[in-house]
Amino acid sequence: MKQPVRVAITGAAGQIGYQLCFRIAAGDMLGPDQPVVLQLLEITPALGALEGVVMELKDAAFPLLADVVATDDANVAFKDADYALLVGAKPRGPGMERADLLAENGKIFGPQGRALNDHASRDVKVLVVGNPANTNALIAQAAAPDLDPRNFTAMTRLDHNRALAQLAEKTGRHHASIKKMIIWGNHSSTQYPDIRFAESEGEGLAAGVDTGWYRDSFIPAVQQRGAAIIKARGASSAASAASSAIDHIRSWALGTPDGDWVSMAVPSTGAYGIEPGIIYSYPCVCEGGNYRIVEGLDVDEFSRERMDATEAELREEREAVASLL
Ligand SMILES: NC(=O)C1=CN([C@@H]2O[C@H](COP(=O)(O)OP(=O)(O)OC[C@H]3O[C@@H](n4cnc5c(N)ncnc54)[C@H](O)[C@@H]3O)[C@@H](O)[C@H]2O)C=CC1
Ligand SMILES: O=C([O-])CC(=O)C(=O)O
Repeated sequence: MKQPVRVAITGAAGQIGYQLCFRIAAGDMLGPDQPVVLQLLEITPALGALEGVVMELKDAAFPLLADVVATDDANVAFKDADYALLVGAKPRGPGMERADLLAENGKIFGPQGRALNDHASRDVKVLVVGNPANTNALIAQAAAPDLDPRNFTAMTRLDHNRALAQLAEKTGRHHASIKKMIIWGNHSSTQYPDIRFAESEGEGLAAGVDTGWYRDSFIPAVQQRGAAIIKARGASSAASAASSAIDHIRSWALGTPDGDWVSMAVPSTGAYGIEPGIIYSYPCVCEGGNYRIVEGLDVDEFSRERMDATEAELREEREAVASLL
């Protein structure tokens, strides 16, 4: 049996956290032979609810669950953490954009970045889910100067999975057969879901769908899916968000299949002319616990405009939180 690894989850008693804890303990994230210690962080008033989650985790008797820590102290939650899923933050309600949460949620990520800096494993892999995820990841990264900046990422895998589902429905292919989807940019309504390279069983899919559908239906549907879920459910996506967070870390830790890539919001290297440093979603290939941005893809005029628009929004968000960086 392998040695347990430590997985910190913030907002662990919230909607997404409640899903994550059980699926990670079941082995869905790191595999059926990898024991885990869950290190769960909540705000003090939610410690009672968190205790209930811990009771249920014990009751489920997961073979892979080595231990559970429940705390309201980030220094304890991040101690020696190998993975940190930063979920704890306020969700948006109807009529809001995710960036409207920046003033309130941004304050959470500086102190958590510092606690990661001081206590986590030097190789900790950080995924920010709490919105606005890209800029919150930038805030956490800025507060952790002793950690590799590359290890701070934000989640656009849910958008990637949503795009697979929409394209599968249109083309009659199964979503699992579709490879090389891309989400560029921000986890927001400016994101650019790009199907130009998407293929199923070796066959390109873009040529078979009409440009009007792609531009006027598909792109807005993916960009607005979070809002559509809030309208339908009265609460933001939770099970699909947790599932995609698990996908993000699993790909990063265990690798992407040959001939495919995943979308991850990572610190820009300047690839594709994007401002270095902002946390921008790119197509990424993962191997040996590392990711690399897929370089050299053709950028046409339509894509350039879309990629620049979502970059501009991320620069504006960075400006808005300059005092926290
Ligand atoms: N990146 C993405 O694709 C997605 C991001 N989200 C975002 O994830 C976040 C969480 O969503 P839900 O779980 O639905 O919200 P929720 O309100 O059900 O749970 C959030 C939990 O975080 C806790 N929390 C708040 N501040 C905290 C802090 N400083 N430290 C630790 N815990 C703290 C709260 O007590 C609460 O239990 C929201 O910001 C939401 O917008 C949601 C879906 C997808
Ligand atoms: O839309 C929201 O506010 C929650 C979220 O990030 C998503 O579902 O993509």
